[in-house]
Amino acid sequence: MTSEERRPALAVRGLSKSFGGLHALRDVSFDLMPGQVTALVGDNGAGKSTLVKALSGLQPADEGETLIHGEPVTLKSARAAAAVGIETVHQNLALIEHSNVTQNLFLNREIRTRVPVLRQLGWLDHKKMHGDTRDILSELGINISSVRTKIRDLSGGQRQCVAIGRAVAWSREIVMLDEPTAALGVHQTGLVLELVRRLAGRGVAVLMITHNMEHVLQVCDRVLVLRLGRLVTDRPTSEVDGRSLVEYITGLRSDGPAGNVPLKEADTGA
Ligand SMILES: Nc1ncnc2c1ncn2[C@@H]1O[C@H](COP(=O)(O)OP(=O)(O)OP(=O)(O)O)[C@@H](O)[C@H]1O
Repeated sequence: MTSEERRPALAVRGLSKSFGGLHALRDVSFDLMPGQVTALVGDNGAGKSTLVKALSGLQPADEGETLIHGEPVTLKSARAAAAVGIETVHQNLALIEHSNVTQNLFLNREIRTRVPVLRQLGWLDHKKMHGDTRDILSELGINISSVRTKIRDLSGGQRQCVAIGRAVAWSREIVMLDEPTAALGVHQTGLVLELVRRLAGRGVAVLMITHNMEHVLQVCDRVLVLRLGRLVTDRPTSEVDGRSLVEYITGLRSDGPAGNVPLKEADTGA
């Protein structure tokens, strides 16, 4: 593994966020490594969404620093986050029901035709966009019969896969998933979790919010537990089990006031 691959895709240092007197995030620090799926877990109100909103630029943190491949970045808007390679799949998916898969993948990022006169008139290069969409779906192993299928005709799992595919289309670096299997049945959940692993296989650093401890242990390489806005553990999943995770979540266990365990050499493949 090269030193570039061992460097965190994203590093968070001392992130804090308050709403009035409520400390939703307190001095949170962690790394996301390329090619790893990191679970973000915690009880209701622990600060998971606040953290994801801060990193996706929707609700900037009050304090702290975020570094992408070692460079400090400012995340003051969703556009700023996208510009540095952070894509987020929110629970509502933000897909347009009456538009097709390609239109959703290229939403607000449409490719104009290269024919000069038509380009000036705003004509789009549908052939290229359909082709690129097919390539992405096929690369990620997402099974949808036609890129012209409208979102309203897809299953819940397929919709989630399209939303994830859109994130990957625009960032091969860092993808955050907010409870990607929350509304899905067993089979569809399996498809989405397989896709999450494939993202990591392609070198993406994935952060996944989940309430499902089995999914953490099955799919994730590392787990971050937030409790009352503090990070109470940051460990490889090989070092935890369902019981210890519940203990961290409920406050029976903590790795210290700051809650941070340094990333181990072995865990990064060094
Ligand atoms: N815009 C806001 N204004 C005031 N308080 C907020 C706001 N957003 C979040 N909070 C509070 O911050 C704390 C953390 O909330 P957050 O939504 O991040 O938790 P969570 O871990 O995502 O919970 P859940 O699993 O229920 O979604 C909670 O106490 C919540 O009430």
